[in-house]
Amino acid sequence: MFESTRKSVNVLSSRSESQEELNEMQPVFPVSSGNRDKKKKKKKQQQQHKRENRSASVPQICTEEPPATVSEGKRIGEKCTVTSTDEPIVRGIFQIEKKSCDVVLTATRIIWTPIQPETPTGQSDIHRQEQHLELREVFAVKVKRRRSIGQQTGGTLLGLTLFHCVRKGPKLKDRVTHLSNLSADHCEIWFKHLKDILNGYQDRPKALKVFVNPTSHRKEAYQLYKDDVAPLFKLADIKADVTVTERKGHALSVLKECKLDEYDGVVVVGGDGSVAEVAHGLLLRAQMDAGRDTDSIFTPVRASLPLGVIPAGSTDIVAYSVHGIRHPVTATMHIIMGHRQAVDVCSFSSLGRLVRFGFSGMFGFGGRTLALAEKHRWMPPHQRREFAVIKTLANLKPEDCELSFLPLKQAQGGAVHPTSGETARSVNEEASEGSEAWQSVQGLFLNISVMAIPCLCSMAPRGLAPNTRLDNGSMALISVGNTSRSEFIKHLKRYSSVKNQFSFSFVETHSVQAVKVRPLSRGGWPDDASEENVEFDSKHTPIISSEGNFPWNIDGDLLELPSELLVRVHPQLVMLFGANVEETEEAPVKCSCI
Ligand SMILES: Nc1ncnc2c1ncn2[C@@H]1O[C@H](COP(=O)(O)OP(=O)(O)OP(=O)(O)O)[C@@H](O)[C@H]1O
Repeated sequence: MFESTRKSVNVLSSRSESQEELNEMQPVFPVSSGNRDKKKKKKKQQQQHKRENRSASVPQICTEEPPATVSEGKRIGEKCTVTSTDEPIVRGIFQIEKKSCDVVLTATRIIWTPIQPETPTGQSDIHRQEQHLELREVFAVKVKRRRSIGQQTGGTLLGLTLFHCVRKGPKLKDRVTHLSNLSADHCEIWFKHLKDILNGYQDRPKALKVFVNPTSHRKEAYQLYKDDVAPLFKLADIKADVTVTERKGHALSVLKECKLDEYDGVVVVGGDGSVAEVAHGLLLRAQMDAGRDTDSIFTPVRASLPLGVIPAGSTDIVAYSVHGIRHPVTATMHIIMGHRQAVDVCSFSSLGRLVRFGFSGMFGFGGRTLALAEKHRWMPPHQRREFAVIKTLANLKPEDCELSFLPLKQAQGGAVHPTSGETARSVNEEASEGSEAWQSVQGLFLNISVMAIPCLCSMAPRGLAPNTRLDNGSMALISVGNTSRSEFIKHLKRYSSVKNQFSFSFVETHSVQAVKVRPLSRGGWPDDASEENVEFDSKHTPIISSEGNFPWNIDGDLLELPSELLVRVHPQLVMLFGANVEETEEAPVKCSCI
């Protein structure tokens, strides 16, 4: 198991004689510790070989025609499903899971079959169980040696260890397979071939820029990085250049200036706020490098590097949406294996200027709840979130605004019927077929959400916006019109239940390319906040904040904007390390406050 291996990598100094160690990039040559040692080792190897297999002991490089036999009656490839396109590269004997095995390496897999004694009739057992490991799933090969306490080099060669990735639902884990053989020559040949194959996987990163937010959630992000992530990067020979952020905006300023071409990806260890800051920074940097004027309606260029998201926040919506699970090792394995998923991004602009790039925005209840929670930063995260939800519900009031949206072109999709989830065409859309026509509605809204990704989280396992996909080039617009508090609460509760949260007459959803929200009332802090003697935490006070502004929740970050906000979707603007998932496998967590 990896946990124990990782421990052994970390705790170099505390090994006992019996403990085995995986040596970083140790060449597989015999340790030159004098003739006596050599003789002893040779004798030991001979004995081991005798035990394992009386006849075939030396690995063979397969040429065009594999040698006819390795032992009496055993033909190479006899029981291996090796096709002509998957020719054996090398073949030999290893002990795997305490069984002597006939092992074949091809360009794509490693195949082993336990060696069993022949029957008295001379026939080999037809039930020999062949197993294999896809090399695409292997991310490291190391030489395994036994060393005594304090010994830094050398040690008794035990064989090779393969580190590979296994999947259980959306969860990825690291596993080891030991190939035991005491012959240095044998292991050296296999090590070299395996290394050559692994080095050929070009999509796997070799150097990463890593940002860790030490203040995320329970302030455990750095420890999590050190314990769960860094040892795996080290095993996979990935160089990580780590910045532990010191303040809000730190990652953004580093990204604006650092030499990105030195890296194969950027990784963020933190919550949604940190992810949004780094994604914004990566995209802003791409626009700067491409000479785009972000103070106009521009067509953005794609981010130059893929982004890895290691969840360490309290909601982790982006990590959930792209991995289907909030699991740091899964996120790390996606990065190491080079899995990539294109993801749509929104741009948020006000008064013609880019405010930021992001994945989701909420106005009304979502914005006001966050604004109130931010004013109570001194409270523990869960407590202040629940407090803010209850207080905002108690003072529930609709926003008077003009909502305009540009539906997704007919060829791409259309408005999604709130209850059935099927694509439906409204009268207006049919009239404007072929042309791009904005639709507008003026009225009172309790909440308006615009989401480019499904926004999976523990409280909404199907997502806050289940009708959109990570990469379908559209955003979900969910508008909640004015209604009673009890009906609104019913709608909120549906997010964690199996029932459709949109099957209410006051809820509408649309698949859109762009949305404009223009508040018509006078903005300001929620009424209830002014009643309290709120102590401000200058570190968390939003950049724009004063009366007359409207709170928006953009990826969990509070932005207070003075006027109309334009949200546009940009298909597949960033590449995230991960794989597309439809919904989480975890049991939904109900909000205890409603
Ligand atoms: N050293 C720091 N001190 C204060 N704030 C920081 C620091 N480093 C980063 N930040 C900011 O903290 C904000 C919140 O962090 P983050 O989203 O990682 O945690 P969270 O709020 O606990 O998680 P979630 O968003 O999932 O609820 C981010 O906007 C980030 O820019």
